[in-house]
Amino acid sequence: MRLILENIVKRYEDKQVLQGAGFTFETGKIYGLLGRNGAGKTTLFDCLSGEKDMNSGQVMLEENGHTRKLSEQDVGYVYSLPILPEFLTGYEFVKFFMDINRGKLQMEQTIDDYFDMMSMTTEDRHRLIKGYSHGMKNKLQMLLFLITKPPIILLDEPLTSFDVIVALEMKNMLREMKSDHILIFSTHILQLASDLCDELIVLNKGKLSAVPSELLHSAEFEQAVINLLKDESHDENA
Ligand SMILES: Nc1ncnc2c1ncn2[C@@H]1O[C@H](COP(=O)(O)OP(=O)(O)OP(=O)(O)O)[C@@H](O)[C@H]1O
Repeated sequence: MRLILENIVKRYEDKQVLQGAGFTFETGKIYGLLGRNGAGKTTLFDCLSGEKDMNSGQVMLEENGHTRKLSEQDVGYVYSLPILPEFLTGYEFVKFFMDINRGKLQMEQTIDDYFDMMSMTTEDRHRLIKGYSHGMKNKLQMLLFLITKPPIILLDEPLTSFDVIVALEMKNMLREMKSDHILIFSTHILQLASDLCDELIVLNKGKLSAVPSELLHSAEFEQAVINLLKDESHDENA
């Protein structure tokens, strides 16, 4: 499966954030998206998930030799600040989610199986989401994608809020998922990027480019990324 981005342009009033961004992502790899503050990472994710309309360009999904336009249902988006019904418990919310999707999806596991996969304790499952930490809310959002299994999963700075144990669990889970999903996560943490991803993409001056793979695990990695990002004329109001 391949996700093909062609010439994506996104403007906010007179500010052009994405300036003809193009890239091809494939299953089997975890992609890290790097860019300076305000480079447009969230904007790119919003355009891919259908939250925001692009001004021009197209996004295609190629599966089994057949290419079609990407639809909203193809994308699971883990927000950096998840929006969840705080008045429900995690368990009630997942039950509700499974009920409304029953029939559409193959749900091979029980609700508790999914919580087990996320290593959430029985006590936490039955607590109101309102009392969840940021990391737990991210986990709950990830859990929904274990159920719906969208081909594309976008994670906007997800692992920053996880403690070391949960971050490790999530890393392992992402590694397991990569064979049949396209996983793209944005991060500012270079160590996480080099540790977890198979390919690193830089969003710079509104365009996407890959960091040469031989640099990813080399001693020069950090300096190379800094050099790439420094290139950007970092003017928020440009
Ligand atoms: N709704 C909006 N209206 C106008 N400008 C916007 C809007 N949303 C984002 N921007 C601007 O677009 C640019 C890109 O923002 P975006 O949030 O996509 O960047 P980012 O790379 O995700 O940043 P960060 O790393 O700080 O989270 C910024 O200059 C931001 O101020």
